[in-house]
Amino acid sequence: MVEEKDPEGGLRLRGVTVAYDGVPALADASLHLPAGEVLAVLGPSGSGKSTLLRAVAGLEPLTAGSVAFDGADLAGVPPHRRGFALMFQDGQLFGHLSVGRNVAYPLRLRRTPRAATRARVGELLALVGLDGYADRAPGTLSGGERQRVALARALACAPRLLLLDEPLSALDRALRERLAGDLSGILRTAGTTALLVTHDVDEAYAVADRVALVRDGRVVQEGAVADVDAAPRDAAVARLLGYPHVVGDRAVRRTAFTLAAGAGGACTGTVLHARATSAGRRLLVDLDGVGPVDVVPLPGTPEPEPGERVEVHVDPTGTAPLGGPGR
Ligand SMILES: Nc1ncnc2c1ncn2[C@@H]1O[C@H](COP(=O)(O)OP(=O)(O)OP(=O)(O)O)[C@@H](O)[C@H]1O
Repeated sequence: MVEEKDPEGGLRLRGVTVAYDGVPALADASLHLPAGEVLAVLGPSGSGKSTLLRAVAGLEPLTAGSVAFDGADLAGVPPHRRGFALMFQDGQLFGHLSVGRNVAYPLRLRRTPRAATRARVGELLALVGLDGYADRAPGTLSGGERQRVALARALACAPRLLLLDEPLSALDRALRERLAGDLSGILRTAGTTALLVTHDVDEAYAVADRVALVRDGRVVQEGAVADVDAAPRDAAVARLLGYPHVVGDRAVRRTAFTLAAGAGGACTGTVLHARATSAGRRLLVDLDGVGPVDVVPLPGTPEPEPGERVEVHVDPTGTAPLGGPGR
């Protein structure tokens, strides 16, 4: 039998508005994060993602709406009484404390007995893959290691909700990709309900079960990652999800265009030039009615010259219909 989740369990925002000096940075935001799941809040810079997270944490007063957890309204509950933990882009470790003492810090604040603290710190360091690091000084760690320590510290008191604000954005791409996978595993193992703010779709997809898209202070689409990815609401949402192009009524990924062998391509265009990319050689083609797109050339055939008219095939697996439900 499939267990039914309490529909009011987890985090629920209803019509949340936050204004700075009378100007709303977040307007009428509603979303639901079921207990035990991870929700990515994805949006461009300045769209209101951090404001949303701060409103949930209780760090910004609401102009309108409500934030509730497990069905209980949090109005009037100060940040430190919400049972939430926060982690930022720069993990903000205490430089003068060892790794072990950083992780133990929230436990000591709660006067956890020494032996229990030691055991918990060992467990948390193992969880984040830093067994044996307890005596290291934060200054001797790599950026990725520091973020793991910050994560262990955030999880120390088993928060009922973990709020992550761009936790990986300070790291380089390769490390970010690896840590996103690790973060997903750690959150699943710990069974933590988490809200992750990010502007990176790959990070959102690697870590989260659900995604909420924020634009101009509004939650414009929300749902399970697979559902949202399969049907972005409009071209702007599609762009955030890694579909930079629109052909007809479909959003198209950068990688979906290939040169058609002979006639019969879905689109026509004019070759601008050929260029090397990290994914291999590409033709930049000015697609009629669409604009410049990267096209995979046909192996083993002469490359068309700039100015030549070509037919281009669109791989349907790299496309999605626009017009999905909002929220
Ligand atoms: N304390 C503040 N006072 C005034 N305006 C603010 C304040 N904090 C944020 N804003 C404004 O509110 C809007 C949303 O900011 P917010 O930080 O929530 O965006 P964001 O999506 O998290 O952006 P980024 O990805 O760049 O961090 C922006 O226009 C920002 O300038």
